Amino acid sequence: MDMDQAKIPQATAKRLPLYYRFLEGLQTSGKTRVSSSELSEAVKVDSATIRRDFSYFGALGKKGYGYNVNYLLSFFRKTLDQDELTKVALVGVGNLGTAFLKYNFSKSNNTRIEMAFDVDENTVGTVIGDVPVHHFDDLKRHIEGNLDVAILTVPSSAAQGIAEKLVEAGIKGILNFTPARLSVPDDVRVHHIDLSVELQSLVYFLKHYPLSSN
Ligand SMILES: NC(=O)c1ccc[n+]([C@@H]2O[C@H](COP(=O)([O-])OP(=O)(O)OC[C@H]3O[C@@H](n4cnc5c(N)ncnc54)[C@H](O)[C@@H]3O)[C@@H](O)[C@H]2O)c1
Repeated sequence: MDMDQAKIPQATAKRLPLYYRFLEGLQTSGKTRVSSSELSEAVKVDSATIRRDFSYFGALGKKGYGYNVNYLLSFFRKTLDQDELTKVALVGVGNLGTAFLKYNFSKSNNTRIEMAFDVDENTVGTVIGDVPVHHFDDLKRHIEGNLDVAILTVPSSAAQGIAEKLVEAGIKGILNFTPARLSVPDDVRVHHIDLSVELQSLVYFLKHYPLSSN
């Protein structure tokens, strides 16, 4: 299918990973089709929005049939670049960073932490979960022109300074696990992951949108 991805609205693009995860679960359990109301129930997006989102990728649900799960998944894989290996750098090999290095992302999708950076002499020069840890001073040399996504797991006090160095080295996307709000140029995207916000959201959904067991 020929699809101009630039035409997908940002709000739609943001929901793709949500759809993707749910559909993958359906595929694993052997389901071949899904209705927009079923999807709506599962991902908490109203079905009109889902139908509009899906129309952007040429997936038109048929009345009484719904959507073809395999078709949607293959489209999402392409759009989310799951078919292509994305190399990622990690900065800050402490508690959280070490856990990420030991967790092999590439088993479940095509994102791989290729290298890590720290300033601690005990960590620099080691290899954790097959990932080499370099000194942060050598950042530019290792990543420039090589990769453009970084995971940030440093103390929040160091986060802004490190983000600036990452941007200088050509990083275009930062997955920020620190509580610090980063200020970066307009062409750099930061996604902030805050465990307490995620938990609050879960508790909210449990309270207001209880799931039924059937
Ligand atoms: N988002 C979440 O859900 C969540 C959960 C736990 C922790 N955190 C946050 O993640 C961050 C890391 O937590 P942690 O427990 O792993 O901390 P940690 O202290 O164990 O690890 C931080 C690492 O960063 C390194 N570091 C410090 N300055 C650096 C620099 N200039 N360049 C490169 N590396 C540098 C340190 O040497 C250390 O190895 C913290 O900001 C914490 O608040 C987030």
